[in-house]
Amino acid sequence: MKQVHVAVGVIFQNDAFYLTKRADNVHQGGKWEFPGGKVETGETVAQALQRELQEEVAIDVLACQPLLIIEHDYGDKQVKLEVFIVDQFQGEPTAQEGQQEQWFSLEELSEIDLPAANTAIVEKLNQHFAS
Ligand SMILES: Nc1nc2c([nH]c(=O)n2[C@H]2C[C@H](O)[C@@H](COP(=O)(O)OP(=O)(O)OP(=O)(O)O)O2)c(=O)[nH]1
Ligand SMILES: [Mg+2]
Repeated sequence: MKQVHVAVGVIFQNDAFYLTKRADNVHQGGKWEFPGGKVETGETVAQALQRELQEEVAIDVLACQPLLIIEHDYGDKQVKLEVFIVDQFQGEPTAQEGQQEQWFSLEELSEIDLPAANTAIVEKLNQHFAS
């Protein structure tokens, strides 16, 4: 099965993380996600991140730091998530596609329904932001 390459942005501001809810009718529907999407042909992952965050939540990424790369097999789909922390951006993230949106604390990220691949992201964030 072909692997889908995805750019994912962990939007972080004032000790909180901005997530949107995936529509019910799509892959991993109804779960909270970090905004992002597929890297298109001819695009770098950084360009994909910039484009997807503009399309989905209308922010301009000013800087991003790589956090981790996750390869996960959902059975019906194989994904490679390249995850970046986005803590410098212009604009206020706002869901552009009618998605539910919410800012969560680090503690809350462990309690909400996320795609299985995201367990590794939350673990890494716990290490990264441990105080
Ligand atoms: N954006 C995002 N995708 C995730 C996360 N965790 C996770 O397993 N995924 C998976 C779900 C999807 O199979 C894939 C993302 O692809 P997508 O369907 O949202 O791609 P896209 O935004 O380009 O959407 P589209 O053009 O197909 O409508 O990655 C996450 O935290 N954020
Ligand atoms: Mg998407």
